[in-house]
Amino acid sequence: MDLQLLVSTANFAAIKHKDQRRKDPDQTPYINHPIGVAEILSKEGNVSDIEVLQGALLHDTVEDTETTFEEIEELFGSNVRGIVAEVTDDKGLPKQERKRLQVVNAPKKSKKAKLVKLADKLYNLRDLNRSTPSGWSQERVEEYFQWAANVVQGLRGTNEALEKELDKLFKERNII
Ligand SMILES: Nc1nc2c(ncn2[C@@H]2O[C@H](COP(=O)(O)OP(=O)(O)O)[C@@H](OP(=O)(O)OP(=O)(O)O)[C@H]2O)c(=O)[nH]1
Ligand SMILES: [Mn+2]
Repeated sequence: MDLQLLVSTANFAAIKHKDQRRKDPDQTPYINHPIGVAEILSKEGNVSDIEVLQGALLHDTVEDTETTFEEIEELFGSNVRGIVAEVTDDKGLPKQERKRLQVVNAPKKSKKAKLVKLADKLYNLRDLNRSTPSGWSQERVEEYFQWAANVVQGLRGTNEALEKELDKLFKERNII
């Protein structure tokens, strides 16, 4: 039953993200990201809480597609909706403000939302090491690393393995 639910959640995310691509020069399908975030949690973070894994699969659906929180609640329940809501930026705000709020609000998030955020940052930072998004300067990449380190600072004490992997990346860039 749980397995079926997890597969349905992945399928829902795949349908929602179907026309979206990552910003890398290869234009990788966007769904690779939420699936990769869920895999980081399961494999590296040893997380088996299905709500967290569902939250990871769905974490960018409301922010980046036409998906509504109501839709997520109807299909997956209020707990999963809550996790997704906690990790969804308000796209109505200016970008700088959104970025600032992530840093300020990170420590206030629930443990489940913190897990999704840690894995999201880990995936995106590894992705930046793998390839530079189209149009990004090296300075912009450095700024993203610096900002991500500030967000992660507010998420600490949540999952040792994931925090250790993030620290490796920050050390390579001389951030910590
Ligand atoms: N590293 C990388 N990121 C890519 C790529 N394609 C899309 N992204 C997404 O871009 C976002 C980071 O880029 P920014 O310019 O800082 O943010 P913006 O898209 O909101 O404007 C991340 O969003 P997010 O997952 O919502 O996380 P967050 O950074 O907003 O916390 C990330 O998933 C790619 O090829 N490489
Ligand atoms: Mn994401």
